Amino acid sequence: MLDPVPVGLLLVDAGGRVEFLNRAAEDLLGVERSAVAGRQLGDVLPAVLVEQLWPQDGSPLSRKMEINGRKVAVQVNPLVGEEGAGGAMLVLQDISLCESLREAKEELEAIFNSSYDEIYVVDGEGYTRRVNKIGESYYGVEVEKIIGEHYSEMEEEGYFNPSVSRRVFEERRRVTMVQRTKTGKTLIVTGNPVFDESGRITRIVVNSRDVSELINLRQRLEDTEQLVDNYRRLVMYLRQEKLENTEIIAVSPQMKQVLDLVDRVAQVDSTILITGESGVGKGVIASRIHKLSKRCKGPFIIINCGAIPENLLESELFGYEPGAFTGARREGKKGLIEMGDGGTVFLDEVADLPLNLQVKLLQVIQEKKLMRVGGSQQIVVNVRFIAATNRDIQKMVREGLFREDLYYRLNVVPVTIPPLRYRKEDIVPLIEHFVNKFNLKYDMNKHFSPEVLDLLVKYHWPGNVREVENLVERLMVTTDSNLIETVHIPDYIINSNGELPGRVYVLGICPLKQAVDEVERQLIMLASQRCKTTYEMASVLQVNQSTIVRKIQKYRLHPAGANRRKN
Ligand SMILES: Nc1ncnc2c1ncn2[C@@H]1O[C@H](COP(=O)(O)OP(=O)(O)OP(=O)(O)O)[C@@H](O)[C@H]1O
Repeated sequence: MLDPVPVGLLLVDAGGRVEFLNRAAEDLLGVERSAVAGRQLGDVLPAVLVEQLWPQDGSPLSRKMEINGRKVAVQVNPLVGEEGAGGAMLVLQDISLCESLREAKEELEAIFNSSYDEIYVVDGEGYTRRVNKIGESYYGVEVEKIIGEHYSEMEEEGYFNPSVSRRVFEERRRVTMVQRTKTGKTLIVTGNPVFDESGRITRIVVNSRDVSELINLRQRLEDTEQLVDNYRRLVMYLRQEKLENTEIIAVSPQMKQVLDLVDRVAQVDSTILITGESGVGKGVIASRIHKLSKRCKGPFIIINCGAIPENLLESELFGYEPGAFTGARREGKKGLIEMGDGGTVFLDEVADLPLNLQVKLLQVIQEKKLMRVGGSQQIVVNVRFIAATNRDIQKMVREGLFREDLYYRLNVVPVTIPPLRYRKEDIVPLIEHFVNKFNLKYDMNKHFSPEVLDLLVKYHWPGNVREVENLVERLMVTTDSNLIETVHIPDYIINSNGELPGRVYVLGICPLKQAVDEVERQLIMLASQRCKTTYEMASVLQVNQSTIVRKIQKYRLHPAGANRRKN
């Protein structure tokens, strides 16, 4: 009769012997009725559990315990007859399912409340059913206060505005929008309707993400970009100004040849590629070309292709249209090439241009048009390009690192500036030029001793003219006396033996006789700067003194050192 009862029932007599158990108890305990009838309860249930279970004072008692891997609620009801204690009825209930449901509920609640995004559930009538914890920071009240509130009242009271639920009810589809909350947050909210079988909305699940910080960051990014832009312009302007105001010192025949060439090509619009080591004066030559060109009234834009991070280079060079990419300024931006319209664009360190931008640059040079990033229209630009590099660009072309077609487009007029160590005649004039410049700038009256000049002419100047300029300034500002002497010169210059890997630097093919004459002329000139007499010159060049005198006449030289003094 008790078998159909879905809970386990177990009857124990006053002596603790099992009298009866129903089918559900058999299942739970994993025993058969016939096998346990008359046995002690301790044979059926683990002894330790029996001890825990047995009521001491005769009152009913409940315990949760694990039996055969299942969670079981055991209730012990003592049976008290007329003669006193008469055994007990145990009610056993499998609560494994309830327990796992409870655990799952707790877990889900923890997940719900720890979500960084807000989850807000509205029922089919528009009343708030659930809001997770993050909602408190949006609305400024505990979430419990919102439960049961209608979205329209909350909207009216300014908890949020506008209400996404209203739109979902109206449009019966997923809606995403921007919402402001009572605590001043800006949220991106998405309301998802849940329909029942008859198509009625039963729930709206709203997900919200606080984007206030993102909006602040975006604003700060825009401000920083503006600031960087201003600084970049300032740096460009300062460099322009410096290059424009540089008086170019060119005493050596190589430099004179360079100036002859650039003065001739300045007038035409040909693209020019200036090569030479760092600090040789590529910038000053580019500036001179612009100044002498018919574009001199237009802008002179300097772009250091190696100094702008690769991911920004494209938009810096070509500009962008509004909304071209995340973080782009709303109004779009003119690129540096466009800013050079009507003038000259100097692409310094052009070999650092990534291959994809080399293609774009080639198009601009060929078609005189460009397309901004994210744009769909070609913009006509009237620009003359001068490029410069201190890298072996021909080698880069061979290695596939620089596009051959672009190289030929840029290299219409190649200009090579030799390193200072191969045009030693320029060293003393440059030093004198910088000494004058810094005497004027710092209101000084300093000069270098002939021995120092001698040392500096021998030095190989790996940093070229820039190094001369920096060293002269440093020596002038750090030396107390007005005469800068050998003791003031850094050891690395004194210790450098002035030996060059190759003493003659060939710029291009020319008749051999002309080249030999040129080398002879330069050697005589150099020796005259270092030596006090023609005898000394003869000695260092290992020829007769009469040969020196003849050569000086032949080349119509006015050697500085030798001429000042008597032979
Ligand atoms: N012939 C020159 N006469 C006077 N000053 C010069 C001469 N050549 C270079 N300078 C000076 O030397 C410094 C370096 O020149 P510049 O910036 O033009 O070199 P660069 O070859 O473009 O260097 P980089 O490859 O590092 O950009 C500048 O201060 C410039 O004014």
